[in-house]
Amino acid sequence: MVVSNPEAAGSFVHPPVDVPRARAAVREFLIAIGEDPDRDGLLETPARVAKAAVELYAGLRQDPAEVLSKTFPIEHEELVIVRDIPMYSTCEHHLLPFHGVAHIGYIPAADGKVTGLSKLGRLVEVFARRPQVQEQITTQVADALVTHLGAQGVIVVVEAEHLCMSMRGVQKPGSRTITSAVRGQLRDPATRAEAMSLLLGGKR
Ligand SMILES: Nc1nc2c(ncn2[C@@H]2O[C@H](COP(=O)(O)OP(=O)(O)OP(=O)(O)O)[C@@H](O)[C@H]2O)c(=O)[nH]1
Ligand SMILES: [Zn+2]
Repeated sequence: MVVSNPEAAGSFVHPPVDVPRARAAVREFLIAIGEDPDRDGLLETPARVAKAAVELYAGLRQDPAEVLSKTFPIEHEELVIVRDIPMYSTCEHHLLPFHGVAHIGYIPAADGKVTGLSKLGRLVEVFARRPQVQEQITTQVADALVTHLGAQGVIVVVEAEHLCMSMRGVQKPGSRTITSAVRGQLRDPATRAEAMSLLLGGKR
């Protein structure tokens, strides 16, 4: 395992997916649930699942520092907000999806370093495309903006539905989990309240 930036949570870069091993594991799992992996419909399933895993867990092999490495010198020490960023992740407890939106606001560094807006979406992908819990995605996105962009303030809100709560277990479809992380200047109650109202923009 290569450790690219041990100080920032979630910056470990993992080895590639072992596709043959993943295929064998899926075949074994199908047998374990009482299926016949050799029936027509399932013949290609282990290969498909292994291929999907490369995509679904791609964030394990991405470095947030790299995503945020390109910046622009823009004189703007005020809040920048990108909201309603679609997010799909996988819960690390059941390996079932959870999905929703992320809203990100940050106050750029005093030296006026801002990132391209698309990079905020890419940052969400880096942390969402891993076996995860929602709280951790939220804090990792916030911490990455402080660590790698030098943001003076950060607010991240994630709203998601967890299929492990909808299609199994407690079976509460439609329930949404909301998590937030606030850093630096945005911890000030008045600034935070203003950011939160912009972030959620008349939603509630
Ligand atoms: N805090 C947190 N919990 C999550 C997340 N995703 C899933 N969970 C919860 O993880 C918990 C795992 O609970 P356990 O009691 O160990 O597992 P379980 O028996 O499958 O739990 P049930 O879902 O209640 O049937 C459940 O309460 C899930 O709702 C997440 O992102 N954050
Ligand atoms: Zn779960």
